[in-house]
Amino acid sequence: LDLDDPRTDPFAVAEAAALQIAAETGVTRHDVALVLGSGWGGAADLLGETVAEIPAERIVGFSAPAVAGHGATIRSIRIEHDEHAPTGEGAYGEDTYALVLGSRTHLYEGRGVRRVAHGVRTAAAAGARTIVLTNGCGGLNPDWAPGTPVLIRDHINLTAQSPLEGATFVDLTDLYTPRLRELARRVDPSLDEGVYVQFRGPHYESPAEVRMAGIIGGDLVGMSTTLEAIAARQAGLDVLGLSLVTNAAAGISPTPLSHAEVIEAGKAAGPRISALLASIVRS
Ligand SMILES: Nc1nc2[nH]c(I)nc2c(=O)[nH]1
Repeated sequence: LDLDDPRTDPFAVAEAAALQIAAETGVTRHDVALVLGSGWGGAADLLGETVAEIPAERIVGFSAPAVAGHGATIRSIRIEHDEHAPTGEGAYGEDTYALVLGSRTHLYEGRGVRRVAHGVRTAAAAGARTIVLTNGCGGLNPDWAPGTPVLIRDHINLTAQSPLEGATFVDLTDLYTPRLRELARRVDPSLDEGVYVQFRGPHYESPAEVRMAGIIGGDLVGMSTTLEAIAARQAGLDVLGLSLVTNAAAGISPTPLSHAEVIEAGKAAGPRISALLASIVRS
């Protein structure tokens, strides 16, 4: 079950990972999965009661945290639904569970697209029907101050790569599920939407590249999310994408924020965006 061996079927590894997660958490079906990018970490505690939390590297296909100390864990949470939820789902039905993937593999780590897509495939194998992909990114719209959450309406994948192998032709129309975007905007009507452009990274974009991203229709620039979303579509999951603008993309603001100010803006926005995400998932 080695993802790096081309003869291995990545979906077999995802199945094995899902079985391990069920065994370790005692939860046999997770209904929704979340990938919490930078700035979004606080949402997990607001979703409901944590049933189990396991180090990600204990599960096949997941790796130790890229940055030592940033404990990458996989959490199983029983969702406390809001009975007055716009959807009203789950209020009196059986429990629903969220699988929170605290670790994500970025393409720029050079560990291959299979590891980038593994969390999404594992979530689908664990029973999820929906995945929430969150990230921190740069904003092209000067109205989006650092700390602004933005719904992803569509994406532009500039990595020149795909998580899919072989002749798997997958349609990406409405990849970011309109029903979930409408639900998010019912929870917070002030939410803007935008097109997310993934660069490979790990370097940030040059000002000319940011200008290009705007010309081709992008509003947000980042280094994650698009390949995960494509893998989610192949796995049949509905997708909700949420970006946290932590900084103005290079060249957008005449006086670029210092790194410290960017970190500060992300932290200051933490409680608000975590509460927003929790109320979307609980509704
Ligand atoms: N590509 C890209 N990724 C990012 N991640 C964060 I946080 N800010 C940025 C940014 O400005 N550009």
